[in-house]
Amino acid sequence: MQRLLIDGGRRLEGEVPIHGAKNAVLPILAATLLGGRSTLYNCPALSDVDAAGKILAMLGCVLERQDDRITVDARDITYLDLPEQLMREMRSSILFLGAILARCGRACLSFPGGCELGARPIDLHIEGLRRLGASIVEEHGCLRCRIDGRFRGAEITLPFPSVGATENILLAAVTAEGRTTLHNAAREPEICDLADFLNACGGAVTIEGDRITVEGVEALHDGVHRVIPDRIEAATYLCAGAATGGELLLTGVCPRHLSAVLPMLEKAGCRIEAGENSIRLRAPARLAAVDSVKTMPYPGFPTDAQAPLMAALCTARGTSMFVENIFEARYKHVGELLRMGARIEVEGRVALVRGVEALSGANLCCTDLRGGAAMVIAALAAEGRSTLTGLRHIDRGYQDLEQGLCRVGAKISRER
Ligand SMILES: CC(=O)N[C@H]1[C@@H](OP(=O)(O)OP(=O)(O)OC[C@H]2O[C@@H](n3ccc(=O)[nH]c3=O)[C@H](O)[C@@H]2O)O[C@H](CO)[C@@H](O)[C@@H]1O
Ligand SMILES: C=C(OP(=O)(O)O)C(=O)O
Repeated sequence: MQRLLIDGGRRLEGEVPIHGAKNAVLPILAATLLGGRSTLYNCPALSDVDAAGKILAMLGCVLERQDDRITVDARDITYLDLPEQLMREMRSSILFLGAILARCGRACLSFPGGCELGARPIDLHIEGLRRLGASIVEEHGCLRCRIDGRFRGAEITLPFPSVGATENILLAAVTAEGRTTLHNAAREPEICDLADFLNACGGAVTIEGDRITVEGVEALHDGVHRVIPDRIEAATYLCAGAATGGELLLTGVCPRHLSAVLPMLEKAGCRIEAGENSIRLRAPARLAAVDSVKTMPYPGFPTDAQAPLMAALCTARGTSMFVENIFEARYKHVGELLRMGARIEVEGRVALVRGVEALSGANLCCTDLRGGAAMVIAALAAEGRSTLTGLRHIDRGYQDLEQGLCRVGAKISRER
């Protein structure tokens, strides 16, 4: 079993280049099914990206990867059904549904299943695709789906701005007959990136606030696209810098996408300088508590940054309050932080973090992707050594995390 050995108590200082965004590249890889030859730059090397590649290859696409560039040739799709094992390997495999249906007219997928954050239903995806003309039958844990001819544009209002449902609807609508208007759509930067990719391939997608208009086109053509920087990877490094009283310069990042995270770090006492593609953070020796971190759909505070910020605030002066509004089970990291001496009380959606003078190293296990990142941050700030198992979670979403942290002064090694 692989594990990380982390010797805490070292101030982080130096430069961190940020990779491309996991949550942008995954829907874009699904979108490549709709086109001919797609060339994507700034693709992170992550196990989730490998899983998406496996799905594309299984469907008959030809993929090539060189450094951060992935090319996908989707001209000859041969296979339409995704085996359960691949659906379970990566929850975002559900994003392939809209694209496979649009391209092939039928699809059979197993349910992606629940995960570490709670049930994560897909009712909004299914309802949206039905509104566009799909017939979807749910039986024996599978979705049997078909459309007659092309999807047909429709007016759809989402009851909640689900990121994945917005993406699936977009993927179905881009080659539909006629216009689709999606109201109360998710506004995350990754949605804009997907729209930019689709438009680069001949799509006609317009985003105005929470309304997305798609003029359906017959087919997409070859396209070239550069994936946006990963705002959650950036937030994670900023929290690591903040937790260790450090000074970090993040490069290749988009500060605009962190407009809810940077003010929180400032409230905690950090000095932030945002350039066009860079962020410099200077942290005080001890952070101040932040009274209210409420996760919300973008442009609100991202749920994916909740656990990393909580880890940083465990040793802040005073009591911080978190309210998790997006997922019902996103405090699983708390139990592990308690093992390190943190004082955190959870009641429903609310977590109160009473800052302690110091955390102490412990044996820890990643509970989920961002929970795992939170444990790394807490371990970097703690006195003594921590060991961390369950690394498959971290490898889903962070490219070369240990190397990135070691370059700025952390002492971490992976035991294989
Ligand atoms: C690969 C990817 O991009 N993952 C991100 C995406 O996940 P994902 O796309 O799964 O997140 P959603 O925005 O869809 O989910 C938000 C909430 O809506 C609920 N819901 C969603 C769909 C549905 O059909 N029915 C329903 O009830 C979910 O259970 C959850 O409580 O957005 C989340 C919220 O920003 C992020 O934490 C994830 O990192
Ligand atoms: C929850 C996340 O991802 P996923 O939707 O892939 O589980 C995340 O990136 O924090």
